[in-house]
Amino acid sequence: MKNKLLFIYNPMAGKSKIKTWLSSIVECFGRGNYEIVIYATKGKKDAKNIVIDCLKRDDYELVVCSGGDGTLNEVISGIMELEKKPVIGFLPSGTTNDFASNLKLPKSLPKAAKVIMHGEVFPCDIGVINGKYFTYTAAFGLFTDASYETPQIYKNTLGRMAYILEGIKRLPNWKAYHMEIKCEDRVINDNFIYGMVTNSVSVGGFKGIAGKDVLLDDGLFEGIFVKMPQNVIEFQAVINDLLKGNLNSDFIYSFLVKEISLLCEEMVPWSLDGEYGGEYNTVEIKNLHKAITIIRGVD
Ligand SMILES: Nc1ncnc2c1ncn2[C@@H]1O[C@H](COP(=O)(O)OP(=O)(O)OP(=O)(O)O)[C@@H](O)[C@H]1O
Repeated sequence: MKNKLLFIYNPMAGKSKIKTWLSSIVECFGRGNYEIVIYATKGKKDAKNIVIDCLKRDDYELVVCSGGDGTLNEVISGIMELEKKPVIGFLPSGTTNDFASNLKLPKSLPKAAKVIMHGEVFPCDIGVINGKYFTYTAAFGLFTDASYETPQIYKNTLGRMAYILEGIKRLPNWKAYHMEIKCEDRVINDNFIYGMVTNSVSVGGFKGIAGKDVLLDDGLFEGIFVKMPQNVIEFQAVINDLLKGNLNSDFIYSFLVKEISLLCEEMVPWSLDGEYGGEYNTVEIKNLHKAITIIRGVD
């Protein structure tokens, strides 16, 4: 009997390049001797609902999703609600594809499909923030709303430049949040313009932002919190440090976290894997060690 593969793709992700390669990808999965069930998503939460519906009805060994980090987040959120968790394959066809850089996947979709058929299955950490899952990043502050407020039509036409332009619009309005951060026995009180808890070598399309040694299965996230700079020169220095992955800066707190809580006097909007993740004044984040299994390329 053939093993079952559920293939979910977002036809609108990135520049819709999945449409060009659909037939080659399905042929590749067929050669892997799978019986394939295919769904195209129609909008928000669709990928999550498809995963839950299909996997409650039938046994699937492999769930492959194609889209951006938002689609992957929805698929993982669905799988986390199920007792029996299938292996996940990711075909990155989104705009920035941050998480894909951790999986050593080729840029070409048919080649990435081959990796899914022959790659290495490994257990990967994910995060949970106030009951919502994230694959590689939970963030607040400067630029983070650009990740979910950039209109899809601009992403389809301009690609990653759409995010950069949307981010530039926000430069004149930096807002600081006064927060108390608790992590193990450490308590920090300060004004922050940006913060993220991440498990990725690339965030917002910028590589090295969380340092050079990011491990996906060590039970730890990198926590990075940027203090409010006092003037434009300091601000520019902080941005340069972040882009170069130089976390040894007077304005940046950076440390490894398994669990962390943040308390703010006001509601703070969060972005989870580049999508809107809700507003909170109290946040609890935990690393769920090796909670999913996903396929990655081998060197
Ligand atoms: N058919 C569809 N039309 C419009 N939006 C969709 C459709 N299917 C899914 N979506 C929504 O599109 C959003 C973004 O998708 P996704 O992350 O896959 O692509 P992207 O935003 O282009 O890529 P990236 O996250 O890398 O920037 C998700 O919130 C998803 O729910």
